[in-house]
Amino acid sequence: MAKPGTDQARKGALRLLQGVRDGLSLSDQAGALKALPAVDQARAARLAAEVLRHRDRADAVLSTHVNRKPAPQIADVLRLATVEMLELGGAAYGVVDAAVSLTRGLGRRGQAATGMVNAVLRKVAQHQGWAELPPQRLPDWLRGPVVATWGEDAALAIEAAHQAGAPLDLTPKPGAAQVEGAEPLPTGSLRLRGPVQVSALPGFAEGDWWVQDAAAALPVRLLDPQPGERIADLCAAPGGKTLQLAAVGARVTAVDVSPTRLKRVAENLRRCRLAADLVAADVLDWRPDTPLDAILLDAPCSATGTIRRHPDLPFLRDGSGLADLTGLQARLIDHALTLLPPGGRLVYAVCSLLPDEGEAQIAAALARHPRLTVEAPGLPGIEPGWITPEGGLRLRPDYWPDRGGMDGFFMARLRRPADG
Ligand SMILES: C[S@@+](CC[C@H](N)C(=O)[O-])C[C@H]1O[C@@H](n2cnc3c(N)ncnc32)[C@H](O)[C@@H]1O
Repeated sequence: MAKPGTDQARKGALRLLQGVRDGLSLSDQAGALKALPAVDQARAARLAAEVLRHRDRADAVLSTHVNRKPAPQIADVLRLATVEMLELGGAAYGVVDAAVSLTRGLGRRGQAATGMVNAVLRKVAQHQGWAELPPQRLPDWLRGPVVATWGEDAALAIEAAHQAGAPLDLTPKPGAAQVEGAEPLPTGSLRLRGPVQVSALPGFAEGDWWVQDAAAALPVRLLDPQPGERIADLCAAPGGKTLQLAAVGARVTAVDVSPTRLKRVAENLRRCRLAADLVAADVLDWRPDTPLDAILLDAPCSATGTIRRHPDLPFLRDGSGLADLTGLQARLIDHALTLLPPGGRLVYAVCSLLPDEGEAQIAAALARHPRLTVEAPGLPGIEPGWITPEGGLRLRPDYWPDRGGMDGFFMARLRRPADG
C-alpha cells in the first residue's frame, strides 16, 4: 500500500495522471519527475497508480457530494485526496489542506474551486462503506470477452485482483541463495510483499535473481530448456525469459525488433553474469545460422494480463488494433514453425486475458498445421483447472487469491512431428 503523500509527491502524482489523460503510460513518464528526490518520485508513481486502481470507487463517493462535474485537473485532486483518505489511511486534516492548496495552484479556475474542494472532501472524510464498493470495472472491450469466456463472477474476481495490485516476484538463478523474507511459490518463483526497493535487496548486485512475475516465469519452465540446447527467444526484450534460458546453460539467441529494448536485455544479462547472442531484427525476417532445438515465442500482445502492475492500461487502450495484433501473432507462429527442426518444440506465450490472443491462436494454428501437437503442461505448482481443453495453460490474476494473485497469461507447448 502506498503511504499518504507529501506535497511534492502529490504534485508529481497529479502530473502523471494528467499525462495518462494525454495518452502517456506511467512507464512512458518515468523521467518526467526526475527533478524530485527519488523517494518522492517513487511515492508519486505509487499514488498515481492507486488513484487509477480506485478511480471508479472515488468517483462513486465524490458523485454524491459534487453538484457539477469538475474540470479534469480538479477532479484528479479530488480523486487523489479521496483515495489517500479512504484507501491509504491518510489523516483528513492534512489531506484536505493539501488538496485545497493544490487546487489553489491550478490558476483562476482552481482558486474559484477551493471552497468546493474543501467542503466536498470534508464530507468524503466521513464516508462509510468504501470497502464494500465494487472494484474498478474493466473497460467494455475487455470485460465482454472475459465475461463471455469465464462468466461474471470471474470478471469480478479479476477486477478485485487488479485493484489489489501485484506483489514483487523474483526468479532466482539456479543454486542462488534464498532472499530473506521472500515466500517461495509452488512454481519456483520468490514473492515479496509491500513496497520494496529492488536495488537494495540482497543478491541484486550479484545478479542472483531478476524481477519477473510468477506467471511470466512459466513459459520457459514449460519449454523445459536443457544445458547446451540451441534456443531462440523470439520477441525477447526486456529479457526475463532470456535470463531464464541462459541460466540453465542453453545457448540462447534473443531476437527483438527494438534495439533500444535489446539494450535492456544486455544490461540484465550483464548484471546476472549470463550470456546470450542478441539480434535486433524483425522475427518475420530472421532465420538462424545454425539449426535450433527449441523456440520460445513471447508474442507482442494487448498486455491485458498485466493490469495489476499497469493500472493505466485500461485508460490508454480502447481495444482498437486487436485484429492487427492477432494477425501478427498468427504470422509469428507460422514463421517460428518454419525455423523448428522435425520433432522440435515451440512455446507460444502472451501476457493477455483475451482468448483471441491465446486459446483461439492455438486452435487456429492446429487447424492450419494439423500434424502439430500440443503437449499438456506437467509443471510443479500448476493446478489442473488451469489447463485448457486445447492443452494450453491459462493463468488469471484471480488465481492464487490468498497468495497475492499472478499476471494473466496464456501459453502452450507445440511439437512438430518427428517425420516432417
Ligand atoms: C511481450 S514483450 C516480450 C517480453 C520478453 N519476452 C520478456 O520476457 O522480457 C514483446 C516484445 O516483442 C517485440 N516485438 C514486437 N514485434 C516484433 C517483431 N515483429 N519481431 C521482433 N520483435 C518484436 C517488442 O519489441 C517487445 O519487446
